[in-house]
Amino acid sequence: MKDSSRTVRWGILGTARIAEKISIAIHQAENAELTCIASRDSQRAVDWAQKHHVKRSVGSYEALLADSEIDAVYIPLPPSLHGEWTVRAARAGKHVLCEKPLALNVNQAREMRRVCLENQVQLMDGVMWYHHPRAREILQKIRSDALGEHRRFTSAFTICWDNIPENDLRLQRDLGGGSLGDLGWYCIGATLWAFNELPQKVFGTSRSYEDNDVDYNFSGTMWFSKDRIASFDCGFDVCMRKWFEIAGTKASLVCDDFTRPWDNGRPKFHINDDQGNSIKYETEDPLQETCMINHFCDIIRSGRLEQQWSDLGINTQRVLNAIDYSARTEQVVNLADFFPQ
Ligand SMILES: NC(=O)C1=CN([C@@H]2O[C@H](COP(=O)(O)OP(=O)(O)OC[C@H]3O[C@@H](n4cnc5c(N)ncnc54)[C@H](OP(=O)(O)O)[C@@H]3O)[C@@H](O)[C@H]2O)C=CC1
Ligand SMILES: O=C1CO[C@H](CO)[C@@H](O)[C@@H]1O
Repeated sequence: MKDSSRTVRWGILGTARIAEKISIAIHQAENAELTCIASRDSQRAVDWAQKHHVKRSVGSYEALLADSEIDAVYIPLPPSLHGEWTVRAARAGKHVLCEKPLALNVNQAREMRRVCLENQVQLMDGVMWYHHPRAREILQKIRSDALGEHRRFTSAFTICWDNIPENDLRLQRDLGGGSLGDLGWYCIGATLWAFNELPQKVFGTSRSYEDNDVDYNFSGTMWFSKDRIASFDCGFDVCMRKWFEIAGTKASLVCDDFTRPWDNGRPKFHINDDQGNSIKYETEDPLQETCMINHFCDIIRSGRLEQQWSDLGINTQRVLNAIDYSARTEQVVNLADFFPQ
C-alpha cells in the first residue's frame, strides 16, 4: 500500500562528480534523505559528508550496503563496476539507481535485472531526461497522430573535450570508457523510447584513440520495422550538441536539447509541419535530477516495481553492444543473430 509520507533513505557509492548533483536532488525531493556516503577512502567520505550535509559516511561500499536504514542506493561508479555493485546492492535488499552505461555487456545487464527482480528491488539507469515533464509531453505527441507515420529518428550528443584529463574514466578501456557508452547511450535510449521497439539490424562506425582502443566518436544507423530508420552520432570531438528529431509523414518534432534543457528560457520543443507551420511548445522547468529521484522514491513507496525502466536499460545495452560489434567488424549486424532472446 502506498505511503506517500514515508521517507526514502538513500546511500551513494563513491564520491563521483555527478554525485554532487544527485545529493542536491535528494535534498530537494519530497520525503527523501541522503543518509550515507561511501568512499574507498574514509577521509574522502568524511569530507564529502560534511560538504554535502550527509548524516553518515563510511570508508567502504560494503559498509554502506550493510546499513539497514538505507532503502536505495545511487551508483555513480565507473561503468566496469556497475554490474558488481548493483548485484551486491540488490542482494542487500537495496533499490538501485545505477548510472549509465548500465553494464559492460548485455549478459551482465540481464544478470543485474535478474538479481534485482529476485530480491524485489527496482533497477533503473541514471538517464534523467526521461523523468522531466517535457519528455511526457513529447511522448504524448509521438504516440498521437500528430506526426503521421513515423519514418526517421535522428539524434546527436557531442561535446568538445580537448582538455579531458587523461585519467578520466571516459578514456579508460578497463573502466568501460568511450563515447558510445558515455554519450551514445542517450541517443540509442531515446530512439528505443520513441519507437518502443528494438531495431532489426544495426551498423556502426567509430574512431578510436590509437593508444588505448577507446572510441572518441561514433556514428550509427538502426533499421526498424515499418520503414523506420534511426541514426545518431556522438563524440568527444565536436561542440555541444544534444538534439533529436522524430520525423513522420505529416510533421517532424524537434527537441534541440533533450539530454538537458539549455539554460536560457523554458524547456521547449517544436513541431514543424508540411504546410510550413512551426509550433513551439514550452513546459515547466523543474530540475531533471529531482524529477528522477522523486519518481524513483514514488516507485519504492508504491511497492510496485516498474520493470519498463530495466527493460529500456537492457534493450539500450543490447543495441549498444551490437552496434559496437558492427563498428569493430565493419559489417551490418542482425540483432536477432547477435543476442538471441
Ligand atoms: N546521468 C548523468 O547525467 C551523468 C552520468 N554520469 C555517469 O556517472 C558515472 C560516474 O561518472 P563521473 O561522475 O564522471 O565519475 P568520477 O570519475 O567523478 O567518479 C567515479 C567515482 O567512482 C569511485 N571509484 C571506484 N573505483 C574507481 C576506480 N577504479 N577508478 C575511478 N573511480 C573509482 C570513486 O569514488 P571513491 O574514490 O570516493 O570511492 C570516484 O569518485 C559514470 O558511469 C558516468 O557515465 C556522469 C555524469 C553525468
Ligand atoms: O552522462 C553524462 C552527461 O553528459 C556528459 C557530457 O556533457 C557526459 O560526459 C556524462 O557522462
